[in-house]
Amino acid sequence: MTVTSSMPSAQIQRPNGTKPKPYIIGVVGGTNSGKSSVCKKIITELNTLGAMSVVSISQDSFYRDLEPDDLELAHKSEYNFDHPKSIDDAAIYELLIDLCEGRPGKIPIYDFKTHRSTGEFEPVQPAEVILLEGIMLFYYRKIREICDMKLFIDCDADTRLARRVRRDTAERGRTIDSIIKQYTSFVKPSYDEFCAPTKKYADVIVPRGVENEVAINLIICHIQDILKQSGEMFETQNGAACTNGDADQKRPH
Ligand SMILES: Nc1ncnc2c1ncn2[C@@H]1O[C@H](COP(=O)(O)OP(=O)(O)O)[C@@H](O)[C@H]1O
Ligand SMILES: Nc1ccn([C@@H]2O[C@H](COP(=O)(O)O)[C@@H](O)[C@H]2O)c(=O)n1
Repeated sequence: MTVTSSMPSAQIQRPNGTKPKPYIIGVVGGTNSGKSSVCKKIITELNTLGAMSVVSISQDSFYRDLEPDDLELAHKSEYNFDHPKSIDDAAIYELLIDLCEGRPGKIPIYDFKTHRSTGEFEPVQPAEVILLEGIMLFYYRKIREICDMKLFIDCDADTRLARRVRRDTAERGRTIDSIIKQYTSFVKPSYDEFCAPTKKYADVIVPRGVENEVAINLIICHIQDILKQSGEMFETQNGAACTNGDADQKRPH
């Protein structure tokens, strides 16, 4: 794990001024690096520790709808879904602002088999912690700056491609030929151009993803500590979830 310096994020208060904004954790890494798995693990750990509301949002829900010509290209694996323009970053930012200001939001449901949004939405309620994951989130300045903690999941390209072949054949209706064509034409070059360079914005670089228990425990302790400092209620069920003595001293009695 590499820990780098962090810039303070934008401070947004709810209208009544009493509640601090949710703690937003951005989780970035290449395709199949383990972003979703790390988010699931963080949610499980936070839920185990006590009463804390956590929501998870994926950049994948915000692919833009394509014009017919581009849709045709997508079905031939000739469309670049790994370019920043393919994502509706403004919609992600607006959703974050709504949640920060205490308003519920809705997340579009995307279909990777048809390359289209289904037109359906999943509701999302304001929460104390927001996990936001996706390959290009730190590329977008406003999204990057609203994140309180930025994680980059580091995973070598061979492992990511092997996982992608398995996932996209099993879950996204793709053939091996189409996966390799898309990967070599767009996924890999775009990772090098738009995702890998944003590693420099990360506060924590996590190798081995979800297997990295030390990194995940440190991240959990940090979240716990920050929420206590900001006056949020965080009562652990076991009373000693974080081994950081300083954090224990700050816990309200
Ligand atoms: N550390 C790991 N070891 C083995 N398999 C993993 C590991 N992390 C993730 N996976 C598997 O790889 C696939 C992609 O993981 P996922 O977390 O969905 O990646 P991402 O969200 O970055 O695309 C999933 O099938 C997941 O179970
Ligand atoms: N219609 C689409 C939209 C996106 N992709 C690919 O998804 C990848 C990002 O998702 P991860 O869960 O792997 O981070 C990205 O690399 C796009 O190429 C797609 O194949 N089809």
